[in-house]
Amino acid sequence: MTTFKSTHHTVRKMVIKLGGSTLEGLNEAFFRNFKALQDQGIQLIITHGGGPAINRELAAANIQSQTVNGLRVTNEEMIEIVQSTLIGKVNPALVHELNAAGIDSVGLNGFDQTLLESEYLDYETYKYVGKVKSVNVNLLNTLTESGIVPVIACIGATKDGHALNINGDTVASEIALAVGADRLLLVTDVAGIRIKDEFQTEATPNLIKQWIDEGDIYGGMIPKVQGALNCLESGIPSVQIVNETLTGTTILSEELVK
Ligand SMILES: Nc1ncnc2c1ncn2[C@@H]1O[C@H](COP(=O)(O)OP(=O)(O)O)[C@@H](O)[C@H]1O
Ligand SMILES: CC(=O)N[C@@H](CCC(=O)OP(=O)(O)O)C(=O)O
Repeated sequence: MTTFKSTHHTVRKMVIKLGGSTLEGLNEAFFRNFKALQDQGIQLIITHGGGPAINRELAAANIQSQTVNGLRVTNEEMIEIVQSTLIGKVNPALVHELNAAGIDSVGLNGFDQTLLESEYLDYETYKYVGKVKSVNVNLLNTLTESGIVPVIACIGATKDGHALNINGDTVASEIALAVGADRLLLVTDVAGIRIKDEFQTEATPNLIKQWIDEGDIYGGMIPKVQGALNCLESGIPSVQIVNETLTGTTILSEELVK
């Protein structure tokens, strides 16, 4: 993917992804953590998913969905529901909670000033699922430099204006890479990566590849660790997968643990 590189190397930037699995249970105390980071001068960008909300809306419309490699196969009828749920419901509810916690926030999605220009990931397999082609970093910088937190729904826009469903973890990692974030935090409903009943406090790319191969990492954890690997390979020093108490796994590059 192409990015417009930020020139502000001294500013600390953090991308936080809030998983649909945990979104509805987050309280004010949780959001106050982010207020504290912001008060330390850290620029925040929040992205979110909404898998459970999408599941509810699809069920109400009597539509069954399937996932392949942790990604929802999204047909034409489903993309309408995914788009309206994420942009129309989940995003404003989160923006409201953040503003109520004293964090000035604006809701965005891939269409806004072409924030996430996207292409089909693999139409044969996934239908209306996207991959990120470019991120409008200038828009994000303009907001974060004014102390405003962009809150981004994981809907991409094709060049000709079609909405594509992109996994929230993928959007988070692509945005972290594009803005040159120092940290990516993926907040979910589990205290990090669990292998044979043990939660891991630390992991490396090699261990993660082995765990995927052996089937110890599956489903919704796959896009998270793939996003993490993508970030580590491109120089972001650490990615954390945590629950709402911020307990979980820190993934570090091989060099850093040696
Ligand atoms: N090794 C693993 N460790 C922890 N969770 C895992 C693992 N492999 C798969 N999972 C599943 O991944 C889920 C988190 O992904 P997902 O449901 O997509 O969350 P989110 O909505 O936060 O993106 C966990 O609840 C768990 O069921
Ligand atoms: C392509 C794809 O899988 N898109 C996701 C987008 C929402 C998401 O990522 O939600 P979570 O954060 O709850 O996982 C989906 O349709 O569920």
